[in-house]
Parts: sequence; C-alpha cells; structure tokens
Amino acid sequence: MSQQRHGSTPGHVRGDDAVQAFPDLPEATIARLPEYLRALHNLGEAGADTVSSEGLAAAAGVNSAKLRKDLSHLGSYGTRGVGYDVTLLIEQIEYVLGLDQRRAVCLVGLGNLGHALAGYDGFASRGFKIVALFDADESKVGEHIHGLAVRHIADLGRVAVEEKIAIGVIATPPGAAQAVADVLVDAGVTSILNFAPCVLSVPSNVDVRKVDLAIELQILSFHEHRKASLTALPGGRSAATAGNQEAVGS
Ligand SMILES: NC(=O)c1ccc[n+]([C@@H]2O[C@H](COP(=O)([O-])OP(=O)(O)OC[C@H]3O[C@@H](n4cnc5c(N)ncnc54)[C@H](O)[C@@H]3O)[C@@H](O)[C@H]2O)c1
Repeated sequence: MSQQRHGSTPGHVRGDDAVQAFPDLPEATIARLPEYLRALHNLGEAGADTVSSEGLAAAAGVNSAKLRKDLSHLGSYGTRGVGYDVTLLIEQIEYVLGLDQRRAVCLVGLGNLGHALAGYDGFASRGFKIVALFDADESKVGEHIHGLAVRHIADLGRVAVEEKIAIGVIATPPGAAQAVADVLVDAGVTSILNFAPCVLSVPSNVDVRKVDLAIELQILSFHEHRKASLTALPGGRSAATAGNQEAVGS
C-alpha cells in the first residue's frame, strides 16, 4: 500500500491527533506499527504476558534492531531480561494509531471487490466499523449486503454527517474514482483508502492511501527477475538464502 502525500509539508500526516502527538514518528515506523499490533494480539491470545524484542520481531516479520528503534520512538524500551509488557504495548500502539476511538468507515462501489470488502470481518475486529455503503447504480440501491443497505451516492453528504464518517473506501472503476473522492471530500471525509488504480487529486488536509495488488505482484515479479539473473551469474550466486518479507501495505 502506498501513501499519496499532499500539501506543502511533506512527511507531515495531517488530521490525526495521535500522530501530531508524535511529530517525529517516521512514516516507515507508522507503517510497521500495525504489524507489531497484530503480532502482539496473537501473542496475548496465546497467553503471553511479556515478549522479548527478538520474539516480537520474529512474530512481526522484521529484524529486532529495527523493532527496538521503532518502539523507542514511542518511548517504549522494554525491561532488560523481561522484554515488553504485551498488554501495555498493545495499549500504547493503539493510542498512537488512534485506535482507541472507533472510526466509522463508508464504502463506495459495491461491485466484486466492494461486496468482498463489505463482508470482511477484519475491519470490525481491528476497530473499524463500516457504517454505510454507496453505489451509483440504481439497481444496487436498497440491496442488503451483510446487514447494510446500499444507498445512492447522492445521499453520501447527508449520511456522512449523520454517521460521522471518518474514512471513505473507494472500490469503483478508476474512471469514477476522482468524482467519488470529490464527493467524499465535500462531505468532510479527510481520509480515503483507494482501491482504484489511479491517482486522486485531493486538498492538502486529506490523506489518501492506495492499495494495488497488481503493483505488489509487479514488485514480486521484479524480485523473481532479479533472483533468476543472480542464479545465472558465474558461480551461481543464489539469492534464495536471503528471503525478503515485506507486508503488502508497507
Ligand atoms: N486494489 C486492488 O488490489 C484491486 C483488486 C481488484 C480490483 N481493484 C479495483 O477496484 C475497483 C472495483 O473493482 P470491481 O471488480 O469491484 O469492479 P465492479 O465493476 O464489479 O464494481 C464497481 C462498482 O462501482 C460502482 N460505481 C461506478 N461508478 C460509481 C460512482 N460514481 N459512484 C458510486 N459507485 C460507482 C458500480 O456501479 C459498481 O457497483 C476497480 O477500480 C478495480 O480496478 C483493485
């Protein structure tokens, strides 16, 4: 997943109180915090009270030096010989990510992808509630998907205010995505997750994150290409010993 930046202050993520409280938090660290959180939740569910930096790094798929540096930005250093308190660290990361407040999400475009996203449990279990669905196709309006009725995109402005929508997810064809982004922005939504393969133009106070699985596949294709050229080198140097793991979205 990539982030579109806006405005005259590159690197500054706007509209997020938690991040404003940590102005020096590097973007790459922010991107890894959800990985740590997921690993910590799994460890907590497995009964762990504490975890070493090596244990947490392995569970999150990063190296432990990077993890310690990331967590030091939050003022979290763990206890020598004991490690990090799992519950405390979960609370701390949730606070930084602003997950202590439940954020209402709307989804625009209820085609193949939109249907799958609307039924995805992973949003609710991680603190995001899809409160409204919108589409421009009259034949879809009124359809119930996982308990929510699809509304017409023309109602988005009113519903966004009523439901205090914080984040808009775009799952329309790329040709419609800019118009949908404009509607979201006019409705006061300042965070957009864009699944359409296009660049959106938005005001400087709006944050856009883009998800494009095809780009991730292209990056993997590059690694395949590189591995093939390395094994073809004289001496057959293989890259297979140094696997790289990067979360989709980082
Ligand atoms: N990010 C990814 O990895 C990924 C993966 C698959 C698809 N996609 C993208 O997601 C988008 C949706 O794909 P899909 O297969 O679900 O398409 P789809 O054609 O099945 O669905 C698109 C939906 O958007 C609605 N729509 C069109 N214009 C609209 C508008 N102005 N306002 C509101 N709704 C509108 C349509 O009525 C339809 O229901 C596409 O842009 C596609 O390229 C991204």
